Amino acid sequence: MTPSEVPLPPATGAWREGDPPGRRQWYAREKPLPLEAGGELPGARLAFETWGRLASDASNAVLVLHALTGDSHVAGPAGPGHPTPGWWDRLIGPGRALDTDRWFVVAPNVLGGCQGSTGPSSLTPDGRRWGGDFPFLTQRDQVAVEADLADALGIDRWALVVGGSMGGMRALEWAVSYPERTGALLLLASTAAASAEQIAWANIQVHAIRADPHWRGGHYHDTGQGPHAGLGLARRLAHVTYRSEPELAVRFGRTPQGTEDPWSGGRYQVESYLDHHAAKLVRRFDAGSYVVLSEAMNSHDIGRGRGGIRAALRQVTARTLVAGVDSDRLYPPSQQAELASGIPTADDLRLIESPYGHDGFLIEVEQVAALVGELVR
Ligand SMILES: CC(=O)SCCNC(=O)CCNC(=O)[C@H](O)C(C)(C)COP(=O)(O)OP(=O)(O)OC[C@H]1O[C@@H](n2cnc3c(N)ncnc32)[C@H](O)[C@@H]1OP(=O)(O)O
Ligand SMILES: N[C@@H](CCO)C(=O)O
Repeated sequence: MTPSEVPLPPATGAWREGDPPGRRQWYAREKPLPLEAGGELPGARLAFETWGRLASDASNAVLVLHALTGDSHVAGPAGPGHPTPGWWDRLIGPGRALDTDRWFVVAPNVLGGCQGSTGPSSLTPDGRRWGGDFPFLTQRDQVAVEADLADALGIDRWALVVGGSMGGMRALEWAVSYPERTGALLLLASTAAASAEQIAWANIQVHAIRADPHWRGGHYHDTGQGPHAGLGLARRLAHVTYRSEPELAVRFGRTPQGTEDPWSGGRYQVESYLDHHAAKLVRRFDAGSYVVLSEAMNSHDIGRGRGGIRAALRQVTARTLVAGVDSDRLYPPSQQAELASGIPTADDLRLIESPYGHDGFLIEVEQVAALVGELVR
C-alpha cells in the first residue's frame, strides 16, 4: 500500500475529523515499533506533506525535519488544517533554494506529536486515548519510523536531510544511523546531545504542565478540559529562551501594553507578547505531545551506545554544513562548533547573523537558503 492509499485516520490532536486533508498524506506502519527504551508501540502513523515530483530513480529527495512545535506544513498558504502559511515558505517552491521543479521535498510530522502523527492524543488499538500511557520515545524511535516512511515512498537515499533544533537532532540521527541513506546534511541551531541547561529548561516546562490540575496524569483528552494554563506557562518560559535579551530590550523595553498600567494590574508589552504566544500555542498544540517531545529531546545523545559523541560523529559520511545563530542562548554556537569539528565531512562552522536568538533559524530564511544552496547546487 502506498502512503497516499492509507485510509484517513481518526482525529488526533490539532487535526479534527472532517477537516479536508489538503495535501497532507499518511503513512501507517502496521507492525509494532520496537522502542529504544524497551517495549513497543503497536503500529504508528506519520502525517507528511510533499512538494515537487520524485524522479524515476528517486535521486532528488530532500527530507525536512521540523522543530518542537513545528509541523509538516513547511511551505504553502494557510488553509484547512493549517491556520498559518508554511514556516519556511520562502525556502521551498519553483525558483527557491529547494526548487520544486528539481527537488522532491518531504516533511513528516514527528512521531509523538499532535498534527496527525501518532501521539498521546491518538487512539490505542482498543479505542482509548493514549494520554499518559503513551510510551517514552527517543529521537532514534522517531527516525526509525521516518526510515519506514522513506521505504514506503521508494527513497533509498536522501539527497539532503535538513533540520533545525529538534529537527537537527533527528537529522543528525539520520546521518549516524543511516550514513548510506544521507547524501548531504544541514544541521541548524542543534546539538550532539541535550545539555544540562537544555534539560533544565525543559524540566521546568514539563513540571508546569504536570502541575496543572487539568493534567490528570496525562489522561485529560476526553474531559473537555486540558492543562492549558500549564502549557501556556511552558510556552512563555520557552519563548524567552528562543529569543535574545537585546531583541526583547529593543523591541519592548519597559513600555506598557497600550493603555494598561503595570502598577495596577496591567501588563508591560513583553508580558502581553508572551500571553499572545502562550494562547496561540494552546490553541494549536497538545500538552501531552509537548511532554513526550520534550522528554525525547532530553534523551538526545548521539553518542549513546556508540562509544561517545566523537566516535558517533565520525560515522557521518554526508557532505555536511553546520550552522548556529550568533545570538542563540538556548543552543549556543559552541554546541554547533562541536558538531562541525567532530563530523569529518563537515565544512567550517557557519553562523547565521540574527538578533532573534534561537528562533533565528526559522526567521532568517535567506541565510538558511544560502546554506541549502551550497549543498544542493
Ligand atoms: C498551525 C501553526 O500555527 S504552525 C506554525 C508553525 N510553527 C512553527 O513552526 C513553530 C515555530 N514558529 C515559531 O516559534 C514562531 O511562530 C516564529 C519563530 C516563526 C515567530 O517568529 P516571529 O515572526 O519573529 O514572530 P514574533 O515572535 O515577532 O511574534 C509575532 C506575533 O506576536 C504578536 N505580538 C507582537 N507584539 C505583541 C504584544 N505587545 N502583545 C501581544 N502580541 C504581540 C504579533 O501580533 C504576532 O502575532 P501573530 O503571530 O498571531 O501574527
Ligand atoms: N520556536 C520553535 C523553537 C524550537 O526550536 C518552536 O516552537 O518549535
